[in-house]
Formats: sequence, C-alpha cells, structure tokens
Amino acid sequence: MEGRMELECTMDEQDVVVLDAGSGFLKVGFCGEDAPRAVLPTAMATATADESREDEAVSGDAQKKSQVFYGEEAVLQESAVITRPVQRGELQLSAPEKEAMESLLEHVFRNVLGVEEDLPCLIADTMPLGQSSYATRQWIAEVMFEKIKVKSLAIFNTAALSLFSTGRTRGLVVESGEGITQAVPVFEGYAIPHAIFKMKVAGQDITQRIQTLMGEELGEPQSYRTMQALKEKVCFVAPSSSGVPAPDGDEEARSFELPDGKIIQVSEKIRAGATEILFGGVEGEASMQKICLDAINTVDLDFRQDLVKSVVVAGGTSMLQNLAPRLRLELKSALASDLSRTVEVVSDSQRRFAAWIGGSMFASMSTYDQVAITKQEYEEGKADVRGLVARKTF
Ligand SMILES: Nc1ncnc2c1ncn2[C@@H]1O[C@H](COP(=O)(O)OP(=O)(O)OP(=O)(O)O)[C@@H](O)[C@H]1O
Repeated sequence: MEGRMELECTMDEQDVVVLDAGSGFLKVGFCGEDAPRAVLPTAMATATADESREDEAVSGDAQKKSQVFYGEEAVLQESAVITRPVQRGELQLSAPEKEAMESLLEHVFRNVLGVEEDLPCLIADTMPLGQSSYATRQWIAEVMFEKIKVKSLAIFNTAALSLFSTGRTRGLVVESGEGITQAVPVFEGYAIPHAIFKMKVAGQDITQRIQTLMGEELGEPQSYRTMQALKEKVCFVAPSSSGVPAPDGDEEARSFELPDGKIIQVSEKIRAGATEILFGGVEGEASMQKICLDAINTVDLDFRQDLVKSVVVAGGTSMLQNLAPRLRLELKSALASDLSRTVEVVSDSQRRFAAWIGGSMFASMSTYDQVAITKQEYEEGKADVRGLVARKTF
C-alpha cells in the first residue's frame, strides 16, 4: 500500500526501555510491548518537614525529614512544592526543573521499571531537532549516560514515532496532548522542522475551561483532577462550529459522579462547548485546522497530496469523541478543491499512546542499533556532546 512501510520487526533479544515524557504524563515500558508498563504524571513534589509534620519541625529535624514524591503521589500533595519539568511540550532547563527531571528519571528506571544500569533506551521528544532543542537533547544525553548509565540512547521525534505506529512513513501528524497541539509533516520517517506549526491550546486548557464553567454552574470551585476526569468521561467535539448540538438523550453519557458521591448531568454547553477552543477562539493562539493548513502550505507542492491523504491524529486529547470527523470537515472546507477531495483523517484506536507505541516498535528493530548513540561513542564524543546529538538524534 502506498505510503506504508514494511513493519517486519527483527526482534533483538535486548530489552530497550522506551520513554515518552510529556507535559502531563510520562509513559514508560519495554520495546516490543503494545502498551507502556506505567503512565504517571510528569511531576515531582517536595514536602518540607514543617509542612508535613509539625512536631518534627519543632524538634529541629525538619531538614532531614523533607520528603520527595513522584508521579501520581506528587500531584496529590496539597502542601508541597510540585515541579513539572515539561511544560507546553518543552523540557524546562532551569535548575529546579532539571533536578526534578533527573530525580524522576532515576525513580522511573530504578523503582517503576526496576531496572539496573546498562540497558539501551529510546526517548521520544516532542521538539524536533532544531536549534532550540540541541541544549535539551545534550542535557538528556548527559543524564542518561552519566546518571541512569544506559548502554545506548536513541532520541526520536514523537510525531515521526506516532506516524510509524500506524505503519506510515509520510503524513501529517496532529499531536494533541496536555500542553501542546502541533501539526508535524513527516516525510520518509523524518519530521520536517520548518513546516511544524504549534498552538498552546491542548488538554490542560480544555480542563481549565471546564473548571471555570463547572465552578460557575455548581457554585463552588472544582479541582483540576476532578474536572480532568469529567472531561475524559463526558466531553466530545461538536460536529461543526454552528452552535451547540442538541442533547443526545443518552443519560449515562452525560452523567458524572463528583468526589462527594453526587451524580450530575453535564450540559451540552460544557460537554461540547469546552472543546471548541481547539478550533479557535483563544486569543493570540491558532486553531487545529489553521496549524494543519499552515503545515500543508509550507511543504513542497508535490508532497501536499501525500499529507492530506494521511492526516493522523495522536496524543491523549485526540481521544475526544468526534475530533477526527470535525477536523476533516474543517480541512475540507478550507483546502483548495484538489486537496479537499482527498483529505482523510486517521484516528487509530491506539492513538493515545501512539508515540510510545511507535517507539516500542522502532526499538524492537535492528535499525535501533544503527541509530542509537552507544556508551563508547558518548565517552569518545564527550567534548562535543552537542555535535553528537546533532549527528545522531532524529
Ligand atoms: N478519553 C479522553 N478524552 C479526552 N481527553 C483525554 C482522554 N484521555 C486522555 N485525555 C487527555 O489527554 C491529555 C494527556 O495526553 P498526553 O499523554 O498525550 O499528553 P502529554 O504527552 O503529557 O502532553 P504534551 O504532548 O502536550 O506534552 C490530558 O489532558 C488528558 O486529560
């Protein structure tokens, strides 16, 4: 089939750790498996003793008793400093975030996966290799070889991996996660950096919108986590921008249980209204269809047909019901007729973890060894790690 690659995987005996750390969630597991072993919030929290146990603060043991939490436990801490090292799709390189990420990685490798040193690893990176991400990738390589002590390391763009998970090598990947939505043209397995368009409107913005609307409707503030769960259960994308759809009559689809046990019926205004921000209306930000059109219009004319034939949605926010048909409708009405006729939006059942799954498939192939940086290469190239990541990450 045109545009599809052979997915003949030559299984190696080695277990490659596959890791995708997003703004909201870190996914980690082993190559060859069809889902991550663990999905946890990309967060670390430090609770100082005087905040956690007053008696210890009084006895002067405060310093010793400060406690560190990771992932789910971290976000549940109410009186702790919570650090989220990845924001809006980018690993933050200031000291607290770097420390948190390093500590989180140690935790994930040693405690979550329970692995020791000397394993190969593949990392999915939302930022394609370009000027802005050299420093990030250099830092990741240093931590992975020096602290985690991996045997080899491959860094690959998430969109290229997401597309790979669908068996394609050419297409337009529309990734929408917790912090970022981006349209990434991929050609023969590589993201095209100058044609990537992004918007800072994604899952977190929809959740915040719901938080505001539900807070007003219920007359009391609602927690982010509860509203995130509400979004994932009852929200969907309206078929078109012309008004909110009529209630679909399915009571179960509209009902949500609040933490106090009260069951509410969520209005269509919130269920479909909150997700409209993906299709425009956030001041200073683009819409999903606009970033796709910009990406399509930036690539060579010859490549545009390939792109519109394979618009692939991926990431947690692409799980919203009806997102793919709506995006197709928006693109069809905005594209020139020759492209409009052929536009197809692909919405695979595994799209939530598409990048991780693509990484799992790629790391199972013998090609992994050809593209990964080995420990020896790292040791020899230490004087110029930046040059090494520029040559050997994708
Ligand atoms: N069924 C669902 N319906 C709607 N949203 C969902 C669903 N499942 C997950 N999400 C949302 O997807 C987002 C997380 O997606 P994902 O794990 O792809 O993001 P991330 O990789 O952490 O972030 P980013 O890619 O933006 O850096 C969250 O906002 C979550 O609420």
